[in-house]
Amino acid sequence: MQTPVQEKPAAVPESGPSADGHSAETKYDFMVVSNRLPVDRCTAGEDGDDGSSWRRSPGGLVTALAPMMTKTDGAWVGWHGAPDETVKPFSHSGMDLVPVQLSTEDVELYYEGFSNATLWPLYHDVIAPPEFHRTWWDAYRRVNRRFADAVVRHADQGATVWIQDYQLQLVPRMLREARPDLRIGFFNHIPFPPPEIFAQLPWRQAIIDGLMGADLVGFQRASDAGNFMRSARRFLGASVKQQQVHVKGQDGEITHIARAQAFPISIDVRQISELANKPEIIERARQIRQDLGNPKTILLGVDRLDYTKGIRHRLKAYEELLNEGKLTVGETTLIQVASPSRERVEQYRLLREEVEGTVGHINGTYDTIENTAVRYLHHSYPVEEMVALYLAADVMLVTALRDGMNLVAKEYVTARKENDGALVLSEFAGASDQLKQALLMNPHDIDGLKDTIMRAVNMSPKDAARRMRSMRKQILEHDVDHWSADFLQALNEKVIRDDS
Ligand SMILES: O=P(O)(O)OC[C@H]1O[C@H](O[C@H]2O[C@H](CO)[C@@H](O)[C@H](O)[C@H]2O)[C@H](O)[C@@H](O)[C@@H]1O
Ligand SMILES: O=c1ccn([C@@H]2O[C@H](COP(=O)(O)OP(=O)(O)O)[C@@H](O)[C@H]2O)c(=O)[nH]1
Repeated sequence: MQTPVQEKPAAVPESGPSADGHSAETKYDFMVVSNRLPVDRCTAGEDGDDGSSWRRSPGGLVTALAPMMTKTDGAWVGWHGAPDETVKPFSHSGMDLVPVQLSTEDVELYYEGFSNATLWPLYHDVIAPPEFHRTWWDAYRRVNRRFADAVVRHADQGATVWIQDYQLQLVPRMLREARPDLRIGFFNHIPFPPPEIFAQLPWRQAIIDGLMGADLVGFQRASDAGNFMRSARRFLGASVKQQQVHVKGQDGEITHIARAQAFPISIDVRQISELANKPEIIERARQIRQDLGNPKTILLGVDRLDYTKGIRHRLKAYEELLNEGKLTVGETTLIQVASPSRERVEQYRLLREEVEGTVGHINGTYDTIENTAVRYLHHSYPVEEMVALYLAADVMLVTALRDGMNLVAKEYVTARKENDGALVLSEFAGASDQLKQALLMNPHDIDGLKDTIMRAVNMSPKDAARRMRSMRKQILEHDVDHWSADFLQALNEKVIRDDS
């Protein structure tokens, strides 16, 4: 149930059709490229929709990039979420959007296949076994080429192009070959695996070579940048000095230098803070608590329904605490938002079955007529409802087995303007590098997780305030505007240094 955005596609001014049937190309000085555009085409019939409007796309990448893109004159190149449909460039919420078309087959092979059943599990500690298929790889190359072509058509001479995430790792090299005039940045939103795991990928050399087309390759954590540099050395024979990766040609001459560095992503602090202060959202938080019977403690989990998020571990720990009588229904409720994600990928289908079976079992065993153990919501909510949930929750549970960053953790802390509440945070989420005053834990250690949940439930207001104040300070000083400004400044400096 995502909030439909009512705007219709508005074509960018045309001055005559081009060979592919699109409008003549508007040129941009700054372009962001990601698999997804910030909005998705609503499917006809869904939520009573006629199929002609847009809704916000899922996930943290869009949350993070949208604030910057609404403030710049650039364009955002990406897929619009509707297979086989060609959409002309259009504007939405003050952003110029350039749609890239994907066929049903592309979605199956490039997006669900190579991106989400090969790279996603490989880059997330092989929590699920990655699958390697040559047809998926062929589709990945083909679709990456299509994204690169869209940029080539729309990029002005000397433009800055910022490519996002694991779905598009070949685009930097493709662009550099086609358009050496461009300034090319790449940011990986998910972890980069150690070379010992990356080694499994049959196309490892091509992926590193693809990334090395960029001037600057950004990662969430310093350890991800380190893993990338070690792989560049091992699989491409690159030499690495400090954060500079040098690639040599056949004759031993250095042909290109890319810089690899961590730029931890963040959130739009102003937006979350303003919402957290709105009387109607504070009232909504009160109403959420009341609707749940005003329990003493509300625990909250908010995740895409993804096996990397540790939802099963969280439910196991919670069930054991109920079973041992350390937590009781009536006094405690867990709200679990599990927003729909990649539903046609086998591992995600299996996870949904398992999670929903476990929730049914817990509720069947522990619910009373009046109160529930787990309020499970397989929905996607607008940001206003997210902030109301953050205000309603005493304890936020982020138990990811591996996560690039986890913006939910940062949003929760930002919304807690009274400096109360507790954040239980996995050390395997990138956010743990910045939020050191969270209750950090290893989600694989179920006893440790249970102890940490109980520490959070019983935390004194003084301890909670001390931790929250320190975490809030960190996020307030490092919001998403800092993230994009830092990356783009480093990209600028790198290119200027190379040119001089
Ligand atoms: O586009 P989908 O396949 O529906 O998936 C949604 C997004 O999930 C991932 O998000 C990541 O980016 C966040 C912001 O940097 C980060 O906090 C989180 O840890 C990552 O998992 C994915 O990387 C995006 O490409 C997807 O759009
Ligand atoms: O029902 C929902 C669930 C999540 N989110 C947002 O989706 C993003 C999730 O980002 P995160 O980095 O935590 O994880 P990802 O889904 O990108 O892996 C956050 O901004 C959430 O507020 C949302 O708007 N509605």
